[in-house]
Amino acid sequence: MELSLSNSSSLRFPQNDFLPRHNRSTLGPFHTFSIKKLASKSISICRPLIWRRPPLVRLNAQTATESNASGDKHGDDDFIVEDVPHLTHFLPDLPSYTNPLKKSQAYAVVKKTFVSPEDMVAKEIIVQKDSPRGIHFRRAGPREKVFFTPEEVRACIVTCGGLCPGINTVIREIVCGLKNMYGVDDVLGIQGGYSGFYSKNTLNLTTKVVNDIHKRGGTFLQTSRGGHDTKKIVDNIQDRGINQVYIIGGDGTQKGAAAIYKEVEKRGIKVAVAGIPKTIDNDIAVIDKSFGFDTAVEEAQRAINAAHVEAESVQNGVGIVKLMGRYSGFIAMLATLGNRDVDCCLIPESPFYLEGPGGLYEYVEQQLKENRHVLIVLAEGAGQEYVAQSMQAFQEKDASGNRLLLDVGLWLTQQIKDHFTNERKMTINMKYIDPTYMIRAIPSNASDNIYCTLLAQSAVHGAMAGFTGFTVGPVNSRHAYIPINRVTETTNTVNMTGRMWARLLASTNQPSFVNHQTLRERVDKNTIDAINNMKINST
Ligand SMILES: Nc1ncnc2c1ncn2[C@@H]1O[C@H](COP(=O)(O)OP(=O)(O)O)[C@@H](O)[C@H]1O
Ligand SMILES: O=P(O)(O)OC[C@H]1O[C@](O)(COP(=O)(O)O)[C@@H](O)[C@@H]1O
Ligand SMILES: [Mg+2]
Repeated sequence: MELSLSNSSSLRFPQNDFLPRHNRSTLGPFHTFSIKKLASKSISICRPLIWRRPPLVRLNAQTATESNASGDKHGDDDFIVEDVPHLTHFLPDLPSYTNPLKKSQAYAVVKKTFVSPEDMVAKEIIVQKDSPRGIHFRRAGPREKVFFTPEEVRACIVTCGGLCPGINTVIREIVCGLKNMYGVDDVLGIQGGYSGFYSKNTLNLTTKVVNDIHKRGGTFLQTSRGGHDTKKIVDNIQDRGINQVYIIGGDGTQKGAAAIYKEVEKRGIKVAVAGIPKTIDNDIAVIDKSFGFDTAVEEAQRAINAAHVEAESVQNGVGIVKLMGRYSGFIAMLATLGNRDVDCCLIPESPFYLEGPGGLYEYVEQQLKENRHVLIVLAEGAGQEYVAQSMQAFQEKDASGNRLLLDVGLWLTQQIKDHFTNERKMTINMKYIDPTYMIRAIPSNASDNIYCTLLAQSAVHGAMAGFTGFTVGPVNSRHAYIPINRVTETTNTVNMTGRMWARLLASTNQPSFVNHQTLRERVDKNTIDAINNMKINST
């Protein structure tokens, strides 16, 4: 297949919205291409795909000519697309069909029913006049051509890992999206996570069966950790004649989905693999936010408010609330920022200390003196090293290999009690609330429901259009198809040198627990990491 530039120098993507197998890189994890190498003539591309475009000349708004009197050019910049695989990469002769949405009464009102093959979503939304165009992902949404007829589709849905508000909404909207937009009737529910693939039982998911599941928390299909066996799963997919696999889960699940996609490609079978990112911790890279997160932050307010009422209603009240967040403190940070009564927020990314000047004890005492109460919000992954030291515990793991956390909430309450009773000879009133599972075992709120619907529909559009090995999610508010590896290679954590954490520090007035030198080193390290990442991305 050839890609060509028209006379006007605009990039022409292949009309069928994908690149064939021989054009994909076997080296890199993604199909990355930028536009510069397409400079003057049609070229066949070979992996890794680095397309560059000629120096971009911005059109002058008044004259609409290619040259710009002020010499205002972008220069030698790249427009990089990290593309997702397509079934035709390994099945080049697959027939395509007109998308039935064209005839849909509901979508007939849409001015532009189908997403253009040229539509891309920019990874970086903040740019400077002369900065490179940077990385882009393919925009999610319905395509003009689909690669499945409704009758041939046999889809399945599986949910893995921990719970999160909204999983049932995603399940519901995949089933309803397949039926109502594409006329697909055959959808199987795999029960109990990846290991459910080895079981004989599946559920037939009809729009009637899933009609009101979004009103319930948890997952209608049940979930599990561990037990992923790629070959056995793909054997089962083949045996059951499944050709679309929708996998809802977090970072571990998405790694499993990538392995399934690779095995499917190796076997050369027509199976589209779509990942829908799920995690209450909001630790999935690239996407703006994971579904259910807002619902969980909202629910956390009830625990924080209760702890506040308890603490301020007594002398020397100390309220402590422990929230989820294994490696990422987003729930604790946002719940604190949204509340305004919290005096101190402790998260895994920000090491803290108890004793001495600038330590937690000093700050708690100061708050007790000034306000007669203090309110602390704690992410479960914070201070794990202290707890491990004091309990001399050894590391245990769950079935998926995730480190099992020690209870930092109980540990901290005990430490504070001991310190004030024994060292400071003060009577304090400790009120500890641990709502851990309560904030995730609830149905999603209205705005998360809408978000879940968009995710599910984007996944359905992508699979029907023949894309595979992708995760769907919003990037700068626009839904995109992201190569699965892209979301599993790093974890999203709170940026300690970013403005949001500074906002939190400004709102609580808590100590930052870092001296200037440490902070400087962290900033330097972040800069070095960023440079190294750029090097990796550009090789
Ligand atoms: N590296 C991996 N390769 C394949 N499967 C994995 C991998 N990591 C985790 N999994 C599987 O993904 C599922 C969910 O993983 P887990 O870490 O428990 O939750 P989450 O996906 O929410 O992070 C489990 O069944 C686990 O076996
Ligand atoms: O359900 P479990 O196994 O007790 O897991 C609890 C953990 O799950 C989490 O909710 C994250 O789960 P995921 O990795 O499945 O997204 C953490 O916040 C928490 O530490
Ligand atoms: Mg996880």
